Amino acid sequence: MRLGDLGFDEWFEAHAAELRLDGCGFARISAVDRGSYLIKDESREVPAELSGKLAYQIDRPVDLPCVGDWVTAQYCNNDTAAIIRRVFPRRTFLRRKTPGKDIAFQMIAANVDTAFVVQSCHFDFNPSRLERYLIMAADGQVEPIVILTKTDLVTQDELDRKLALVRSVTPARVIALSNVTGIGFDAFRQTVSSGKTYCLLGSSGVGKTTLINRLIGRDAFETKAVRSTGEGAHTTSRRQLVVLSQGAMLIDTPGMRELGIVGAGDGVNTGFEEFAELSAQCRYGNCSHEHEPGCAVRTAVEKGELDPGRYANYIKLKKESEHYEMSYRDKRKKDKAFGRFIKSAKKRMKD
Ligand SMILES: Nc1nc2c(ncn2[C@@H]2O[C@H](COP(=O)(O)OP(=O)(O)OP(=O)(O)O)[C@@H](O)[C@H]2O)c(=O)[nH]1
Ligand SMILES: [Zn+2]
Repeated sequence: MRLGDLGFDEWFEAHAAELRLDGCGFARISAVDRGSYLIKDESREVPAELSGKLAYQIDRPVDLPCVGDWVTAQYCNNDTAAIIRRVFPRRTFLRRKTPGKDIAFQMIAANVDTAFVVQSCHFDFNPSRLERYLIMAADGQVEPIVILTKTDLVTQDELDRKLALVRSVTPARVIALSNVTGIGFDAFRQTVSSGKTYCLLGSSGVGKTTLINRLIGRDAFETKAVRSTGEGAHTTSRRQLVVLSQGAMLIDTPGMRELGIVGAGDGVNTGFEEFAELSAQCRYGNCSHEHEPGCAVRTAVEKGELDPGRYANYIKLKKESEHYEMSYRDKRKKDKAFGRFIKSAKKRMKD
């Protein structure tokens, strides 16, 4: 293997001179776990840490190395460990707003060539969420390709209608496929080439892991059994870069469902229209549809008029959406408070 096989191309070569250090080599971050790193080069993959100087120089979390970054590393302990001394600029990146109090950006992956934005054409289908993933890709200069999975669960008419909806939000390439029948899979396989880095974005249970396993022809990644609704349960938990046997690289990310719903009140109701209608009939205006008496949504589920899996999905998305909107509002409030603080400080300086 050469560094080029890991994606070190002319673009990074062009930066090599300024980042080179005596006694060091170049490597790519393959995993990150709370301040500890795994780095990979042409001959090894070893644990690594930031040098004290680099840690001191980095003052924003987004500048910390993330999966996919190229770094200058010094190997130690007979090449069984390394110290990261420098970080290359990023050609592309995927980032999201951090949940929680201080809203900044959180890096998800660097130097990704193509992001597969995966949605199921079954329950998960949601054009506005799709759009938000596309915006995220565009933000970091990553080329998006939309994958619509589970075509086996819908009729051709339904699929055509959904494809038209996708095309109405993006000019990006769209591939519809089924992991069950295999239809459409070759089109997906043909987009994957060696030396390039890919990432799959999409809600939990849409079939990302199944796609990868099918691509590499074995079960390297664990999937959870499908629920009766046709949607799966969350399983992916660690962010990592793996080199597939075909030579392509894949950054496998956790669910990232929250990405799509940040700060968008319509995020849940789009695609769940019948819930909005039923909610109007609940006894309480602010019904959470979980334990309140007189809840029309739960009654519909109990009567078998609403799919229980779809109900569970709705509740889950609603909670996430509320959580992220909350942190958004907190942040806005803080911004305003901070703005006032700066203003009054300036005024005091003048006085
Ligand atoms: N009917 C049908 N089921 C599928 C298809 N693709 C995946 N599934 C099933 O959907 C469930 C979830 O698939 P996963 O591949 O684990 O989903 P995921 O997107 O990786 O989910 P996370 O790991 O939680 O992000 C599994 O039970 C799969 O067998 C498909 O094309 N058709
Ligand atoms: Zn209710």
